[in-house]
Amino acid sequence: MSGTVGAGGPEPTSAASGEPGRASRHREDSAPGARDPKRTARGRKRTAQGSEPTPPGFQPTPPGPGSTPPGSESTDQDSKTMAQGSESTARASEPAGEDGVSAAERELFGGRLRWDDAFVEHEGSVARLRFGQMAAALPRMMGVVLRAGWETDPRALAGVVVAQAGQGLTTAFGLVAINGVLGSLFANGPTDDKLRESVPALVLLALVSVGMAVLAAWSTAMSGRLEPQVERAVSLRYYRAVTRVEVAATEKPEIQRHLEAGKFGTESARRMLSLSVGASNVVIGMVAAAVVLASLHWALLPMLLAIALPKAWGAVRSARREYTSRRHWVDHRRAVATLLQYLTMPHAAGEIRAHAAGSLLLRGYEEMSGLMETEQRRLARAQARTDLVAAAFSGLASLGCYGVLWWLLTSGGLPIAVGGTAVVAIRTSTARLTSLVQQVNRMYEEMLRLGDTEEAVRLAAGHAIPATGRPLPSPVREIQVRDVSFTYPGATVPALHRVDVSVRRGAVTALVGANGSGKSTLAKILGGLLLPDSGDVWWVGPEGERVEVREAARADVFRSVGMLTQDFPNWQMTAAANVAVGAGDRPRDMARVREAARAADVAELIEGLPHGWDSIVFKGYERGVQLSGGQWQKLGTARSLYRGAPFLLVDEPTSALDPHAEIEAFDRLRTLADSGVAVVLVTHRLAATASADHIYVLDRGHIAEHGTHEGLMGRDGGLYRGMFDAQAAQYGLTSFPVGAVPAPRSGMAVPPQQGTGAAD
Ligand SMILES: Nc1ncnc2c1ncn2[C@@H]1O[C@H](COP(=O)(O)OP(=O)(O)OP(=O)(O)O)[C@@H](O)[C@H]1O
Repeated sequence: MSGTVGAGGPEPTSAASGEPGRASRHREDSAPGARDPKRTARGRKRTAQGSEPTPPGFQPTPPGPGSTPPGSESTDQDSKTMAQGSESTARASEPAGEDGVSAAERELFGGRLRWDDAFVEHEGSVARLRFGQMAAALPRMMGVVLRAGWETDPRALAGVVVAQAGQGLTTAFGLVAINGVLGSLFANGPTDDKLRESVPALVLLALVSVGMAVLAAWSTAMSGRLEPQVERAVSLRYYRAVTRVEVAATEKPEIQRHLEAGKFGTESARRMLSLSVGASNVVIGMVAAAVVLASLHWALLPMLLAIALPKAWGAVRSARREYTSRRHWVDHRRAVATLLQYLTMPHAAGEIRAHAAGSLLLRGYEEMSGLMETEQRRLARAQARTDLVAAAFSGLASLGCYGVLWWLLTSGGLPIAVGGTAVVAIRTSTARLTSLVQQVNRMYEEMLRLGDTEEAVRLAAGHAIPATGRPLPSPVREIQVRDVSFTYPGATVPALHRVDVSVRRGAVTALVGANGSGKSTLAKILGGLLLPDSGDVWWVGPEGERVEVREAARADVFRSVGMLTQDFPNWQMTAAANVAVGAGDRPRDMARVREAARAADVAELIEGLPHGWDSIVFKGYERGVQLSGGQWQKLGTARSLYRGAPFLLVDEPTSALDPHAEIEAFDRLRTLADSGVAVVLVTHRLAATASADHIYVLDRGHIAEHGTHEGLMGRDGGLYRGMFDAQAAQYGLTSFPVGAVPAPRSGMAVPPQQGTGAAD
């Protein structure tokens, strides 16, 4: 496989590292976790080398033990730097180390950012690059585009087709007319008579020109109308498909990559249409010319093909190389784009300046884009070589073509007038051919992108949330999680291990535990966003009737759940839209929007803004305003309340609120539960869990303890009591010294422990 992907040429490594004075010296932390980008970024300090100034605050620090891996090379310069007690990294101008990975890539992203060749082969992408596959795929992809055109605007599509066919016909008439004119002019007789005889053919020629112009204008108008509609149709198909994919599937990098790659093909549909129109125009014209040429002399047709073939070969080869390279570098490109995005993101503005993060990112951009330029240079060189070879063969074929024509004319096999027409036909066909090759080249690239979109749609359909299922009991009284385990794709240990939890309507259920203990994962399992690997999640009705989440109509599950996730989105839309998007499946009800905002204590703020509910809660817009973190959190809460679902899952809903607002928020959750809603509260604020009806304490993916606040506080040496006392001690409210009580452990699941649960 690597042979196929690398067929376009050597990796950029050699080119980069071969540049004088650019040898990279980058050290990997040999300590465990050295590949963790956060650790790596934190653990490194840069020194000023070459033209790069040391950013303020970047003071060299002595290297820690193990900061240089055994066997790593070191130069005099390095030794000097080390002697000065600083850790050196690559210069910004160095595109790559010897392994083709830039220092920035290693430092910011933990290593090589290229698509795994074996994976690309496995997924069949390279198979799609073969000539035969491509030839077979071209009509299929054109079919996708034409079908989209037919479904959106059949009249415009019919108009385009008729205009194209008409232009082909007029081309043929044009050649016949030229032949007529030349035939008259080269006939024997007085010049006046010859000119008079050529008049009808000249009139036909003029009519052909007018017809061509009218048809071309009509085609432009129709395809201009059709193209945006085709793009919209293909985009909608793609985005509908990807937004129905199971969340767990999107956690798999290989699926995520394919879905992501499909994004670039939606515009390709539009371009494919425009190129197809252009190419079919040329093809019809060439077929017409070929028919006329063949009718003049059979030998002229194969000569025309001989001119065309080398150019077509060159075009396909270049497009193939470009596409393979694009796929190989897709992660790298995305990473570079991300670095630039951070530089202008409002929420990163502070750290960009105050922490000099901007210098680091810019340096990363410089190095990484330098590496991409090396790849671009390689592609350009390879393309130039291919173009030269194609042009040489095409030129030889042209020579042969004119040679045969010469021989036909001198041997009397062809009248001089026909020879003139043949020259005109060959010249116009060659010009058309060049344009055709360019169009087919671009079509091929667009086709591969559109193929990615088609593949993404197919993949998305294979991992879609089932559209049907058993209806939930009505009303649902409880969710029972039984013996549930869940491991994130790619993770080595489960995030949840054999978890049992019950969530009742009319009660507040709190999930507490250390960072990474599995609280948010459990909330997502409860909300039907993640499906357990093993165990069951039962949705239980009043009589104990129950439906397991995998069999349930997931639309019913989602309708029953309102959620405020830890990283809830801040929609760059109006304040009203930010609340109403909580029920995107229903028309907006402004009375309920206001009510939800009042309940979340944000109505007064929004209504006091100059544009009230129509204010765009993002400063970049004309009616834009900037909200604080806490105000955003209140707006997010309003959104989850607006959904009006019987189960409300709130993950750290008060992390940004002031003490009074926090108390009020917890009181409101209590009131909601009293009104019959099941509130699931994920929080580290244990003062709030004191009033919860039931508390589950998670420890590395399993339920370590559960019960009421009083019950759990009565457990000497219990985890909950340990956490509670630690918080209370911060306020001087307990005599327990912090550290005298057990602390929960951060991290992932451990093998099951027997007898840790302590039900009331
Ligand atoms: N999308 C993901 N992909 C892979 N692993 C994940 C993902 N999300 C969470 N994890 C891992 O699963 C474990 C549980 O994470 P989870 O977010 O559920 O913890 P948490 O208890 O909510 O933590 P916190 O208190 O920090 O919010 C962690 O070890 C985390 O690294």
